[in-house]
Amino acid sequence: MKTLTVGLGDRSYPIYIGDGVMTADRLAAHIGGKQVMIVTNETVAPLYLEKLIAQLDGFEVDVTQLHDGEQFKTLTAIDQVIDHLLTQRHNRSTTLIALGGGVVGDITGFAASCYQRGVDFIQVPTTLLSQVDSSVGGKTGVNHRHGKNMIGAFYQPQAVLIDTSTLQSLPARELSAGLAEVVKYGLIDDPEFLDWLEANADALVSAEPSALVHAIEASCACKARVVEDDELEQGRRAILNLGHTFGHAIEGYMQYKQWLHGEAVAVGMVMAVAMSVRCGYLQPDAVERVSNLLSRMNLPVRPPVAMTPDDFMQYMAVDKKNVGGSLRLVLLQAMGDAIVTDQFDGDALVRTLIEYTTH
Ligand SMILES: NC(=O)c1ccc[n+]([C@@H]2O[C@H](COP(=O)([O-])OP(=O)(O)OC[C@H]3O[C@@H](n4cnc5c(N)ncnc54)[C@H](O)[C@@H]3O)[C@@H](O)[C@H]2O)c1
Ligand SMILES: O=C(O)C(=O)C[C@@H](O)[C@H](O)[C@H](O)COP(=O)(O)O
Ligand SMILES: [Zn+2]
Repeated sequence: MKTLTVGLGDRSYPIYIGDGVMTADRLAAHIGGKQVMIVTNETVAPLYLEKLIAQLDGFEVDVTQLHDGEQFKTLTAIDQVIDHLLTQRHNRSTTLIALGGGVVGDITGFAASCYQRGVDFIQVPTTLLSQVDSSVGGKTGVNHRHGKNMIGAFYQPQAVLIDTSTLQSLPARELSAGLAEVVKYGLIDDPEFLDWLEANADALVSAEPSALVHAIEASCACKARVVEDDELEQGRRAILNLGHTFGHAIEGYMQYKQWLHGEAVAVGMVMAVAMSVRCGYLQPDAVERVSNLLSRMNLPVRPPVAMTPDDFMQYMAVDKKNVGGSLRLVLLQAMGDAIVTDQFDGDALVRTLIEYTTH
């Protein structure tokens, strides 16, 4: 087992990574009161709920089960969790536990941030994507029909328990979606990790445990570093958004159905790399290098066929990184070195959107 720390002063917390880290002692160490509410969904509950409850002997345990799917990451789900907390008389010393993927984690964290002005929560992520990204760093929230993650809060968990054995039941397509965010870390901050990913792509796609554990540890370490530097995304943290400006537009356009977040981010990263080439930062072969790696991970590298440049612009116009009406993009000034900038040629953006929407 490996333990990393997200160092945020008196709100620092551990990330436990390993097979079987979900133990009674470890959970109890991060639960302040007697009451616990597990938030999970209809897919994960039959797989892991009993296992988790078995580790919570001595606590009063309630469960809220959400519908499964990105399209349910809305204020309605927050209302459901809060309704359950109130009807079951949970007070300010209760602890919420998010058992599931990023959707469950984002909803649970946001509910925790606002229930009675804030209660503790623990992340128990069960998808690769949630283990390498969403469970760490305290971005919580839900979608709005006008845009992705438009309602939310920065609110850090007490602990993150990454039980890597849960990946055994994860569908291959979801594993690939998680790998997109793993590749992101290589691209934004760690060229050696990017080389390692290229050398180990096949092992990762075939879910080889040692390769996955290395990828999870490296990803969490990278995310922790960035979050420690800029918890509230005043600047550098936005590099974690590489590919998301385009990716969120794809998810919104698809009404949060059919395309997975990681798949949309994969396409978005290719488009961001293409933009970086057009801006003169990267050599043209960078696009092929990134596309090849993502394709080997069974990820898409082009947007949905029917999308137009205007469709992209409609969603990009409400991106949270925008300042004073200007779009800001995460670009690569070198492989493994991201910047956040509004200093790019508008024509380069238009040409990139046209290139990726022409079939
Ligand atoms: N807060 C953040 O910093 C952050 C970072 C990245 C992504 N996100 C958000 O995370 C969400 C995507 O997360 P995700 O990819 O985990 O999707 P998800 O939560 O929808 O989970 C994917 C699917 O896998 C199922 N599942 C979960 N664990 C399983 C397991 N062990 N075995 C079998 N099936 C399992 C889920 O029920 C779901 O059907 C998006 O909403 C995205 O915006 C947030
Ligand atoms: O933690 C962050 O910061 C990220 O941007 C991580 C992203 O992978 C994640 O998808 C996040 O939810 C995006 O947040 P948003 O603020 O761009 O909506
Ligand atoms: Zn993401």
